[in-house]
Amino acid sequence: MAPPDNDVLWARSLHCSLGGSEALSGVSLGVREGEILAVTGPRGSGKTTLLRCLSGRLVPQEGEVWFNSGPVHTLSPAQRERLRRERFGWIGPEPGLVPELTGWENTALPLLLRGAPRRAAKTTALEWLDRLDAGACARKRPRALTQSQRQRISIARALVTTPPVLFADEPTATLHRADGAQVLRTLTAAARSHGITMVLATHDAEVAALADRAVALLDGRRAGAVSPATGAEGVAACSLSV
Ligand SMILES: Nc1ncnc2c1ncn2[C@@H]1O[C@H](COP(=O)(O)OP(=O)(O)OP(=O)(O)O)[C@@H](O)[C@H]1O
Repeated sequence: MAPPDNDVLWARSLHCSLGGSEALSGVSLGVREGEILAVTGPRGSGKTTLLRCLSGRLVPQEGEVWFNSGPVHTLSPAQRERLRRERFGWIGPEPGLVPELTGWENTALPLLLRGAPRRAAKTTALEWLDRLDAGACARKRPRALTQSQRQRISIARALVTTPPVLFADEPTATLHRADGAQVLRTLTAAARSHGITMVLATHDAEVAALADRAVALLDGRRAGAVSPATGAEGVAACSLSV
């Protein structure tokens, strides 16, 4: 079955077991180009696993993932790695910075790895750091920064290539509430102004409210699903989601 034309990402009936437990049990959804979609649900409901499947980090045992009308689930590991590097951005709950690099070097890393000239990469990195109110961190190494500053750098790093799709997994979970709210407003504004499609996992209703639309998970299923996922249920879930 081909995905709908207006979905940049589309998943059908994903099943994924991790460590013996069923993390996803037949999840289907579509993500429209340029929309910010929140994936909500309590801890352990499968949000991270869903984002990992959609982004090609993890291949589900069953089901399909399509990006721009091309299958992701059938790609080789090298092809998926390339897709992730060239088309997707990822923000996790922890910054994951390279300790030896300064703030701007960490931010510019995706551009430098693509072969961008150092001067141009630095200029772009500094612009994104300024936008995230982290310009003062440009010359400092991660150990000299606060958790909030480190996370702002990781967000700047994810945005620096303006990827078509950005996956954000609880991106402000480790920040204080006011700080997190401000970072999220900047992140969603940047996504909207650059037409970046964003899939945002969160267990926080206030964070989800910043999205255009939300889908809820519970115990690895779309919350509210009336029957176990089958091909037909997957289609129904997709048409509900578009
Ligand atoms: N690497 C793993 N090994 C074993 N079980 C895992 C692994 N990753 C996730 N799980 C299990 O899969 C289920 C879904 O986890 P997942 O992290 O996707 O949920 P989540 O909604 O993102 O939760 P959280 O908000 O705590 O991150 C949980 O029961 C979890 O314990």
